[in-house]
Amino acid sequence: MERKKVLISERIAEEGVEILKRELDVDYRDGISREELLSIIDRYDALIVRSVTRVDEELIQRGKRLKIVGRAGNGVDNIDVDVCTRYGVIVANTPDSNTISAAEQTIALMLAGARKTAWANNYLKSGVWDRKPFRGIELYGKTVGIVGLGRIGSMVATRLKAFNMRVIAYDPYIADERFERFGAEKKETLEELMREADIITVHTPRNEETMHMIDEKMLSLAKDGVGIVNCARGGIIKETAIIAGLESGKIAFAGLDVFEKEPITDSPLFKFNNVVVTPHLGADTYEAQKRVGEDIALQVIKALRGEIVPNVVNLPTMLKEELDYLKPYITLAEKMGSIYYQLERTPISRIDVTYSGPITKNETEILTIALLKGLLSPVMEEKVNYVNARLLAQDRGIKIYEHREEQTNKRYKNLINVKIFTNRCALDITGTISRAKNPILVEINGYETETDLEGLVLIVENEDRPRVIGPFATILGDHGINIASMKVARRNKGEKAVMLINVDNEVSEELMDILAKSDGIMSRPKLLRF
Ligand SMILES: NC(=O)c1ccc[n+]([C@@H]2O[C@H](COP(=O)([O-])OP(=O)(O)OC[C@H]3O[C@@H](n4cnc5c(N)ncnc54)[C@H](O)[C@@H]3O)[C@@H](O)[C@H]2O)c1
Ligand SMILES: O=C(O)CC[C@@H](O)C(=O)O
Repeated sequence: MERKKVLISERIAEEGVEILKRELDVDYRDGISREELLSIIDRYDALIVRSVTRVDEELIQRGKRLKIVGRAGNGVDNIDVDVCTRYGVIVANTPDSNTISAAEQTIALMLAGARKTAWANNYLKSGVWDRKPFRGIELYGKTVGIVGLGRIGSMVATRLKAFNMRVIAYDPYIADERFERFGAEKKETLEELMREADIITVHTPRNEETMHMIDEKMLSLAKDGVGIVNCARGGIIKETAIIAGLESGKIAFAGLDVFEKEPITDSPLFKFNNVVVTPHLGADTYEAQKRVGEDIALQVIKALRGEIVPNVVNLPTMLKEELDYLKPYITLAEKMGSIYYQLERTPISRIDVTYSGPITKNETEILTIALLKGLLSPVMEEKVNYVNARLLAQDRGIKIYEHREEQTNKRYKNLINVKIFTNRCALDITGTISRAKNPILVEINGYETETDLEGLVLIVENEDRPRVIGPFATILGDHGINIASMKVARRNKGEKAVMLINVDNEVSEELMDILAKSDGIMSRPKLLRF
């Protein structure tokens, strides 16, 4: 079989490249030009980028084979995630792999700014021994204002506590408990933080809300002689406001690892001695790059194998343990979804999914997505995957309603019930997971049946009376079809029953015709494939 191809457009650690090479054809083109990238992207199944490659609609449209864009790092502001979602391309990143390095770089910049290290270094190396210009300040006893108490912000907080700093933080999107856990005093507004902090450091993503969130007006609230650090993304603290603040003396020092436009080699910011700058080095340690490279390589391989990828940006986020727990239910949901179009052809108007049992304590969104993937994959020409399944269902006018019940009313611990509506309820199925973690259909349209959703399953309606099941099974046997297991279910004695039969062999259309004519069989059997 032809090996799948991955293009790496920016430098990643050799360890990651080696992992990729075990399974894929790797084209390592660090620094490839935009033009060349656009002209060759249609040859690749995966693309690995860092923060420089712009992944936009033009690129994704040309990347006809692309299944995944792997971001070797954290921020995805160079990737149009919505476009990728629309085209069914997975975007995965490595959010935990470089956080320690970014937190340490933040503190390095803070100390370098407070102690004028870079400036003094330049002075001495130019041949002048002079201490007067370089008297700095201690971090001890000062107040640091952290904007964004996520992965990196919280690491900065705990480390600065060790310097005996007072830590205050502004992050409207996290629970109070998180502020307590990291020893940070919660500030309700950014304005409050600006007024109280001696040093301000930002750790939010860059987006419409955070771009220029600290501008001239915000900075005017800060203490005179404030220090600022940006090791997150350029522009969260507006560059022209930093320049004005440095000129007026409002800002005593700045430590900047990131810039509004990157790469940048000339900036008015560079002329200030009290500004220490680095070329986006937050994640550039051997340890972080090794972790990042290995992590993204493994995710790309998983995606190309069709396995579940841990850090998908355009999917609900989950902890590894949660994902491990949900995996069999994801398979169940996908298989349940695949049943409808194997039985019916009428367009769907609405789907009601009910999750019941302890499973509801988890992120069930992924299960609904898996269900929709299973439903649409056989009938869509476009590729359907976990990333675009919901969007494609919505495009087809299918309304999806999710319900959660803490307890199941049956003998099963966890249940997934799916009702599919056309102009009526066309299919009502319930499934669960066996002790061996295999998917089982426990009910179909009110008929109780415990059927393994595995391999081939014959489904047929029959009269509930003697001499129906035996002859039917005999026909199968006479045609060399082995029955692996069989369930017969009825609602009321003497009425219609349903047989679900796991068979080991393919059943031809001719044999279906023969089976349909067997005595007491009420419908042409259908063969479900799982
Ligand atoms: N310099 C580097 O090399 C480097 C390395 C890694 C990460 N980063 C950047 O660092 C930043 C933080 O990364 P992270 O992993 O900690 O992200 P994260 O998602 O874990 O944390 C971000 C935090 O910001 C908060 N937030 C979002 N909008 C906010 C707003 N308007 N006001 C206040 N808080 C807000 C969120 O609630 C969240 O807690 C990102 O921009 C990332 O791209 C830079
Ligand atoms: O080195 C990089 O690619 C940038 C790293 C960092 O900014 C990130 O977002 O992970």
